[in-house]
Amino acid sequence: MTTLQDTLPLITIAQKTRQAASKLAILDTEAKNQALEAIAQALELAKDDIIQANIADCQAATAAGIAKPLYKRLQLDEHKLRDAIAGVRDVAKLPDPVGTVQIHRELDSGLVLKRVTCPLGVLGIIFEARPEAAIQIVSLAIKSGNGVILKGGKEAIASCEAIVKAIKQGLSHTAVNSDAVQLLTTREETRELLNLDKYVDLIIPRGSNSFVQFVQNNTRIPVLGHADGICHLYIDKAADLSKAITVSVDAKIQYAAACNAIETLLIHQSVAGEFLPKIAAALADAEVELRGDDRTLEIIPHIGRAIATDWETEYSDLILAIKIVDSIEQAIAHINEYGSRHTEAIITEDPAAVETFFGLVNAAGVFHNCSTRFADGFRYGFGAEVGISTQQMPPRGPVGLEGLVTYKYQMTGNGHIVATYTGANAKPFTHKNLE
Ligand SMILES: NC(=O)C1=CN([C@@H]2O[C@H](COP(=O)(O)OP(=O)(O)OC[C@H]3O[C@@H](n4cnc5c(N)ncnc54)[C@H](OP(=O)(O)O)[C@@H]3O)[C@@H](O)[C@H]2O)C=CC1
Ligand SMILES: N[C@@H](CCC(=O)OP(=O)(O)O)C(=O)O
Repeated sequence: MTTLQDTLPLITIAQKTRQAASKLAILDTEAKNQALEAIAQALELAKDDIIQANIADCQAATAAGIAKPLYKRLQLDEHKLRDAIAGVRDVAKLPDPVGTVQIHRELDSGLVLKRVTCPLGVLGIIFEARPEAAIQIVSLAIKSGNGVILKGGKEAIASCEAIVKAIKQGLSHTAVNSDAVQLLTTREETRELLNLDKYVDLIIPRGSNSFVQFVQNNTRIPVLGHADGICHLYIDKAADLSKAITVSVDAKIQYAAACNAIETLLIHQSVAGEFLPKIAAALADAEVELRGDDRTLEIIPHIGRAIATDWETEYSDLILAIKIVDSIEQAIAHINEYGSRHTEAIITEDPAAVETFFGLVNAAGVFHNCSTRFADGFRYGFGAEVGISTQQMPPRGPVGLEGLVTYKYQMTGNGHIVATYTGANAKPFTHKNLE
């Protein structure tokens, strides 16, 4: 496939994206929804090419020795592709995030202020080898009126190229210029992209903490970090142990490579004796390798020993660290020390423990009696997600349409001047909220 990148320098690609994005920013909802439907249809038409490209990526990754869970993340079968296309249509059905009036206020007679949402401009999104992420990200970018420059993981290059080719073909018959969506394929291009602060408004790196930090240290463009998921599940002394087992298994094995899978199980000492043999058996059936602290090893001696680095490791694999704690406070202290502020969960029937956990754990998501795997834009009803923001400032957690817009203050007067409202005879403002 000949891409724009084969023939044009990155700065020209970024300029074209900027131009296309500025027209996309003022399109009405219907035009954006038509573009999304055209994308969905083009992806359906290109289904065989996309799956073939993905098979080639998977074969190359297998030859290179990719880990099984990462392979699962790379693989785009018919089922995953169908879900991703359905997601494009779901995003079309969502309310337009652009043009929402957040504040409508009369400051004085004839002087009116509005705060109205608007697109960010051009997004630069660097993500891992998970091809369907490209489809989710593009649909959210278009609905929110933003241009997007994508860079997927190296193992997924052929899949991403086939997807973006179909998306561009779909857009070519719509009001959205296909230059609004671009694909980069190399790390060199990523580094170059970080210098293009004149054309790119937000960089979203989805990757390890060290990669997100690298991006932050090497660009003047604002960065919305989507970093590690070191997620914990705490089994409280008042836990229903059958719930604890079902949730632990789902949170570990349902998609072990996802950033919202758990890496560490924390267990209150009063339930450890009963719970540990049961969970060890359930996870052994799923071929999960367990690594316990000394107290855990006293109860289930046949597992490996956890060392200090286990508590700060995201395995992205079928491995789970286990630690026994004396109190909920100790569990929370461990989470706040080693967690990555992504998603943390407690299993308990005690409302006071939930309140303590929700109040004191610092993470984008705090869950009670359910799996951390629910941390996802689709499951939250956002249609899709750009990824999961692990930063403290909003947007936090799964980033959907609302996370991709900013706002403008629009003021309308009739020759009003500030001098009227200052000094000894200052006229007071009315500050009246309007409908
Ligand atoms: N919070 C979230 O939403 C998400 C978090 N993650 C987290 O990311 C972590 C690692 O995931 P993994 O699959 O290993 O992804 P990587 O960190 O290996 O790669 C992610 C992307 O970053 C690029 N990249 C990495 N390092 C550099 C660099 N030095 N210069 C330029 N580009 C770079 C990769 O490019 P290339 O492949 O070409 O090397 C790829 O496009 C995990 O901790 C996971 O939880 C992942 C996805 C979503
Ligand atoms: N929200 C996603 C996980 C977030 C994500 O993108 O994670 P990753 O598998 O690291 O790319 C899901 O539940 O599958």
